[in-house]
Parts: sequence; C-alpha cells; structure tokens
Amino acid sequence: MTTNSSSITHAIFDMDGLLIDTESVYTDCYNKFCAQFGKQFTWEIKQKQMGRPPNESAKIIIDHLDLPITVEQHHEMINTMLLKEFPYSKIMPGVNRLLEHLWQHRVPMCIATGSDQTGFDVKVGGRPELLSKFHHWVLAGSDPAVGHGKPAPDCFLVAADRFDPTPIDPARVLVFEDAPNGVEAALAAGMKVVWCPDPRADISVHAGNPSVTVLRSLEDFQPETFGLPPFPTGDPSE
Ligand SMILES: O=c1[nH]cc([C@@H]2O[C@H](COP(=O)(O)O)[C@@H](O)[C@H]2O)c(=O)[nH]1
Repeated sequence: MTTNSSSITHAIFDMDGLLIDTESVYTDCYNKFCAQFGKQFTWEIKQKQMGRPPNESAKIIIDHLDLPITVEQHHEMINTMLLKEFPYSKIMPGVNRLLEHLWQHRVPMCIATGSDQTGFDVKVGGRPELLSKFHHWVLAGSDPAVGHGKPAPDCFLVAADRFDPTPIDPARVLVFEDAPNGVEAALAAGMKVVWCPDPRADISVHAGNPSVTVLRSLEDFQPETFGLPPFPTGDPSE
C-alpha cells in the first residue's frame, strides 16, 4: 500500500449494527422483554446499552426500569429470544465491498465488540468468509484483558495492541462504529472514527470534531478521504 504521513494504517470494526444487522434484533427482543414487565424499551435505554458487554448492559436496563430480576435472570430471558434470531441477521450494506477493498490494499483489520463469545459465535461463527478478512477479534464481554466496555477505550487499545506490527500512531487507526458509546471509546483511545449512527442518535455532540466522520451508511465511505486508494470506478456498492 502506498501511504503518506496521515493515511490510515489499521482499521478496527465494531460488529453489532455495523458489520451485521443485529441491532434490529436487539430492539425487537428487548421490546418483547420489556412488555413482559409492562415497560417500554426506549432509545434512551438502548443507546446506553449499545456496545456494552452483556453484564454491563443488563445492569443498565434493570436499574433504568427498576426490574425485579437479577442479571442472570435477565440473560436467561433475553438470550432465549436473541440467540434464536441472530443467525438470520444480514450483513450491513457496504460491508463486503469495504472489507474486500481494504484487504486488497493490505490494511490490517480486526473486530472490537462488546459481545461475549457465545454471542459472537452465533452472530458470525457461521460466516467464515467475513471473518477471514480480520487479523483478530476482541470480545469485550469475554476477554479478561478488557477491563471496561465501551465507552471506555479498553477494547480498542487491546485491539490495536494485538496487530503485528502494532500501529505506530493511534491517530492513524480508523474505527468504524454505529454506537454512541463506541464513538466515545474510539476517541478516548486517540483514534479516528467513521460513525454510521442510528437515525435517533444525536450527531450534534461530535459536530466540528475532525476525528469523527458521520456517514448514513458504509456505502457512502470514501477511502481517499483517509489517504487510501479510492474504490475502482464503476464498482457497484455490493
Ligand atoms: O439494544 C442493544 N444493543 C446492543 C447491546 C449490547 O451491545 C453489544 C454489542 O456491542 P458492539 O456494538 O460493540 O458490537 C451486545 O453484545 C450487547 O451486549 C444491548 O445490550 N442492547
């Protein structure tokens, strides 16, 4: 790859809602879960949960809605629904073209997600073609090296550290995220972020921040903006 002093050297991908469309599954299942307690699953709760490891995310919803259950009971109830649906989740638009392009241009890539091993296996375990593009993956929900979930920078710092060679400058690592917590985490790690937000997210919180690029979808990503070769002309988005 031909690089200049500001081009991206490494890419880190979030998983849920960025690589695969599992956020819609979480929303459907949590709507049903909350209805069992006569409560509502709001965007306010969802955005606090997104990107967090399962134990942290369970505590958020239990506390927020004052639910009369333990974290373990929460997991049992929600996993019964989630794990059935995850295998049917679709790859998000623009993902295949982007991964193929970065792969062709030898940009090392990894995944950094709040998921645990069980969730990861069900969501992407059956997608070897997708996983083959990544040097490694960091699962904050199961990895003892990750102290705190997003919005803490831990999972991105661990992810960067596991590349070989490791990035020389975090500002040349590009993180792809959909979750507000993930954007905070990437910035806290000193990295640049491409943010593909849920339409309900408040994007004004990062307005004017040169380290954050907001896109409607990965289909709109322009590699040349980050010092990378452009997509071949006439290349369809997927
Ligand atoms: O509506 C929700 N979305 C996402 C999560 C949490 O976010 C994690 C996904 O993390 P990431 O976006 O880093 O892949 C999931 O494993 C789950 O713990 C959640 O609890 N509720």
